[in-house]
Amino acid sequence: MNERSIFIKAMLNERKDILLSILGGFLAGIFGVVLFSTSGYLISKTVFVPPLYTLIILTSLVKILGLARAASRYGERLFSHRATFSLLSRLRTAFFGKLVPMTPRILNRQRSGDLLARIVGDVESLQFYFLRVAYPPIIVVSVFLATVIFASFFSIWIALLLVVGMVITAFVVPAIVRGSQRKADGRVRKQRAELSAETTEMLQGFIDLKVYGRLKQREQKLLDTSDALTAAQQEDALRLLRGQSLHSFITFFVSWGVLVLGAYLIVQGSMAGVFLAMLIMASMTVFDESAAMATLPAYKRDSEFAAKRLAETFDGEEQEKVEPSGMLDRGQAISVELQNVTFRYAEDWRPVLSEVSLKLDAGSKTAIVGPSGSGKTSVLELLLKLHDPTQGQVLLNGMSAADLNDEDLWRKSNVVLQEGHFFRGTIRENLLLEDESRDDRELRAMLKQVDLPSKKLDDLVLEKGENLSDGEKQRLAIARALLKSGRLWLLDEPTSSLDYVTERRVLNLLLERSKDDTLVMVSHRLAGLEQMDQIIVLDRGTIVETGTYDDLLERKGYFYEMKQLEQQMVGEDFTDRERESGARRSG
Ligand SMILES: Nc1ncnc2c1ncn2[C@@H]1O[C@H](COP(=O)(O)OP(=O)(O)OP(=O)(O)O)[C@@H](O)[C@H]1O
Repeated sequence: MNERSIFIKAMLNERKDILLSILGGFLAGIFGVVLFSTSGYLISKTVFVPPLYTLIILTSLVKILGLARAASRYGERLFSHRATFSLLSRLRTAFFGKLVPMTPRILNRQRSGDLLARIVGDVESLQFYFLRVAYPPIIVVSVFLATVIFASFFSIWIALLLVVGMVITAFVVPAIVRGSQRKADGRVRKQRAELSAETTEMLQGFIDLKVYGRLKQREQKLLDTSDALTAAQQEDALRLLRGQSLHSFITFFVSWGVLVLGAYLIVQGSMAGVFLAMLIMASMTVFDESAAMATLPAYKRDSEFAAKRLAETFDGEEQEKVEPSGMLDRGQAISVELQNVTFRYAEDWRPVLSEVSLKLDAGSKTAIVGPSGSGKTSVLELLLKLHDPTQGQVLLNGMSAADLNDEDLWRKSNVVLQEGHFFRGTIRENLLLEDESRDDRELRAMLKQVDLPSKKLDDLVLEKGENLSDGEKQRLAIARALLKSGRLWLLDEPTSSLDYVTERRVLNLLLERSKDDTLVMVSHRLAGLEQMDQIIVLDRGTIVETGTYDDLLERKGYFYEMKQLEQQMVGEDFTDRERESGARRSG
């Protein structure tokens, strides 16, 4: 469903308020025209010294019309704004509803600042579609027609002149504005998105930019982007102003026309002089109503452009994805299988994983190792359904992952990502992302278990965990996973920032807690992997070795070499360990 159909659907849902606002706008317009016409008639009539009761009736009418106009205008504003805000909230909800399941894929493609501009600015722009695009023509045409009919009772020529004025102000002026606007289509919107993206990147990379001495250049780029936005905004404002000036010029021109034509008709004797002021006032008031038509093209193009950009956000994505309903059984550990899986990022020609097949029994413990960039994280991301395989399929408990409900899968998995996100708040809030019902005693015990006894639950966590060390962040992320009750553990280098002693302790804790569950752990370090049932060695997207720790050492292949290198680096005597391991095997 595209943005416009979402919009029309939302408008239909608000039809009551929309109809009431149209009625209010129409009445306010009509009352305005009648009010000023009556004032004009009253002024002319007093010249002829009419009976007192005529003046009393006319002045009372003017007062009543003034009140009625104010009340209708109030009703119009109330209902139109209520409809607009409800529309906005419906649009936001619909947009987020579509965005959430696609977020991992969309974030790969778009700069986060640009996405932010779309979420906030573009959705907001659509609100003007009703208020400034769909609504004004209805009011302008209906009020104009009523005024033209009214004027035709006094002079058909003046009525015709008003029709000409209406055609020019309601159609010709907007067409001229639209023509001049075409050249700058969506420039403000594009520049604003660019500025938002630049600012976000600069804030996120501030420290690196400073350290590498690139802050000045980046600041200059930001200022240039900001200047370009200001220039585009100024141009837009000028264009709007030109449209409004043209509208005012036509309005006064037509009112002068009414005056001249009226004077001529009076001289001719085909119209009574007492009606001239009334018709001039009617003409001036009715053109006030059509002022919104001059700005309509600008708002129309803007909201159309916003709708287009929002549609582009989901470009290439399934527009109305039916959420699969397959559920994993909570009571049983989860088996995992990859059947000939090839995976390539959309914008990449090179596959990250090539024909990978593996089988992990329910309750088994598996480590995936391999050089950086070999595709280890990608395997975990496929298991989490953050991406879909390009070829082959992923099976969980024998069910194709494509048929599994995403949220159910995420709820039943205990995940530690390489870079877990931390929100501004307290330690407690960051621990309780899933289950709000855990009590403080339990949380404190958990902090102790992951070797964070010095942290208090009320300690402040800054945005992205800025005030935590990498090791503390990892332990907090592990605590968060340990508080979940999933049966599938997906851990991406969960202990890479910990010292060896803490790493060993935390690893044992994880293995102890997951003893009946399936665990897949991506690891750079090879220490501690003796406890795994299976080790899978990946290199450049293919499995090069599979086996237990001892098997792989015995095979003296890729894993053996990796282990040797690691031992050299940590300065341990590998051969002793190997001998030990050999003794264990033979024993
Ligand atoms: N969002 C992405 N878009 C395009 N390519 C990506 C993306 N994320 C990762 N890649 C590429 O996919 C390949 C595999 O990455 P992956 O993160 O799975 O490797 P890894 O083995 O986990 O690496 P590391 O040990 O360094 O974390 C890399 O070559 C990487 O450049």
